[in-house]
Amino acid sequence: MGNSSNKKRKVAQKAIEYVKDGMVLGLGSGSTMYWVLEELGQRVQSGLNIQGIPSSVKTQKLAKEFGIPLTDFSHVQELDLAIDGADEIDPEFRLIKGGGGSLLREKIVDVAANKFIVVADDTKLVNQLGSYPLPIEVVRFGWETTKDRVESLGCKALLREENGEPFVTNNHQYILDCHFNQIEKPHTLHNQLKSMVGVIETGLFLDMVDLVIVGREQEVTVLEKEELI
Ligand SMILES: O=C(CO)[C@H](O)[C@H](O)COP(=O)(O)O
Repeated sequence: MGNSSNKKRKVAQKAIEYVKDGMVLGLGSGSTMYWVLEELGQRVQSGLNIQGIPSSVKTQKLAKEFGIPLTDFSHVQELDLAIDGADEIDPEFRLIKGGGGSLLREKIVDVAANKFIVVADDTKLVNQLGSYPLPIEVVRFGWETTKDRVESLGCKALLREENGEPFVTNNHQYILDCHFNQIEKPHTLHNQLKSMVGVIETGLFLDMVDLVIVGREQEVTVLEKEELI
């Protein structure tokens, strides 16, 4: 197993300690979550009674493969715990997410949880958000005009592509990756973007996170907000 996978597996094992019998879980997306799902699947095989709501089609497929029972928002509206990855984490636990293109469903799932734990390796910790291009989900129709509006905020916005074609989200929409380099006021930026016609959701996850579990070379650390500031 590579160094990076080893870190992710250790983070996953730590995160699973917060899962209790009977919980309904929000299941995030990404490569760190792969290990969380694998660990969860093993616990389920050993008798752990949980249900999950997946935040992407990929996570749904993996969860099924690992034998994790699933439910949906027509059956439960409140989740006990959500576990999800991140692309950047700042000292105030503000996140950039959406590297895998699942930001809208992730936000719907993560915000519905009573507790939200982020799982990541130490490369995701930053002093200021923005080096990682901010993904935003936009309506396909007229995305070119939405892009112009978004760029008026001072970024370069690139339509995400996959195999030479526009990347299509699980909600059948597009992603613009917005290169701001530095995001000084995440709340202001989020509100400005959300007020633009054509923008569905931003990858800024603000005021949501309770704990961050970080995989480092030698150890796994659990961060509470005040430890980072
Ligand atoms: O936001 C996400 C997908 O939309 C992921 O959580 C984020 O990209 C982190 O993924 P990884 O664990 O592979 O680094």
